Amino acid sequence: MTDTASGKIPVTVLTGYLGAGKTTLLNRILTEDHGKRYAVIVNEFGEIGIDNDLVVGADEDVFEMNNGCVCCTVRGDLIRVVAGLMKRQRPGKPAFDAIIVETTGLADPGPVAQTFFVDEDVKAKTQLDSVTALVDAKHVMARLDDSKEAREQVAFADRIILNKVDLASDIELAEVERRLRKLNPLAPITRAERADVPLDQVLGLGGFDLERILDINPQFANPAHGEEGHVHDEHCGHDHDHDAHSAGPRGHAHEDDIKGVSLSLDRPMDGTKFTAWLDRLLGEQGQNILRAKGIIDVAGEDRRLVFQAVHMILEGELQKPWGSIERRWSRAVFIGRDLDEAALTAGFEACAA
Ligand SMILES: Nc1nc2c(ncn2[C@@H]2O[C@H](COP(=O)(O)OP(=O)(O)OP(=O)(O)O)[C@@H](O)[C@H]2O)c(=O)[nH]1
Repeated sequence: MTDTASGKIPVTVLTGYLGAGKTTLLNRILTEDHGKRYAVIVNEFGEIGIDNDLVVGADEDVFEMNNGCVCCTVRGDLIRVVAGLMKRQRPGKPAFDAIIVETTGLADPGPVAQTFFVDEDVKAKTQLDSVTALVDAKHVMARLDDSKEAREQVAFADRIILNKVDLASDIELAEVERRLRKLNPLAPITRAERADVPLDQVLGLGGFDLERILDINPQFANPAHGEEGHVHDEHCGHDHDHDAHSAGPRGHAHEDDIKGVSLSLDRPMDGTKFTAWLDRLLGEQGQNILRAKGIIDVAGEDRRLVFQAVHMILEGELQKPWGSIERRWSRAVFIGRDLDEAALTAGFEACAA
């Protein structure tokens, strides 16, 4: 898989709005029988690690970059993580066949992709293979209306996976495709359910088209904001208020009316109470809840309860058992508009067993 011509390690960036199916695709890649070794970098929105635990596969190959503003923090983090990865070795070959970066659903993928062009060390050892955008067939139209990031993710992609086709009619799918085409006339669109695309449509594409990206953003290869040689202008991708970094528990989101609320509890929870609370909450506030997920320690249950929601669509299942020396605790993150943090915290804690 290593790009033999250049000897560089290919990098695939997965983008797509909150809940579009990035982790589902990632897990598909990691579980398929391909004999390859992938390093996975997860960039999570939220201060408690949940995504990391939802990615299958060997823990030591999953690297987490925590929240922060994409243009300011993440690029530095990404450079550090990639540089660290490059130092690892397998006899006679690089430690990994490829690197996969899953970006947060609220990110513009531009700055992440840029990293692979502006940092000399990273540039010398890696090659951006492609940017793949996952799109949620049911919710994407509303997001394209109200979210600049959602539009950027589509515009930027080399390939688009129209996921969750089971939740939309053929007419709706055709409409979505027309809209995606307008934003991005070139990227092939593949329909998928549970991100079931053949892996050769995602990995090893050699598809990143710098020329096309320079059309969208002429400053793409400009050194990073804050770095030597950076030309600070309207193209540098941080048209938000940097003073807002000090605001709120996790700085700011690019879409500043959206916030994340992280909840945790060190006592076991009553499974019935918790499920009833979550159902009610999503029923009443599902419009505003863009994304929710969590790992719950249910009293009397050896397995962890994992739940996920995108608006009102909720999935939950009992997954692997807690390890014998593992810390058992419940954690959840809600991302949305007009979230009442105090009420969420109180509701969550009231589900204690
Ligand atoms: N019905 C349906 N649900 C899906 C499909 N693909 C994924 N899901 C579900 O959608 C939810 C979100 O999927 P994820 O893969 O976690 O999405 P994500 O893009 O990684 O989410 P964030 O990392 O939070 O932005 C999960 O509950 C998935 O099980 C699909 O094709 N159909």
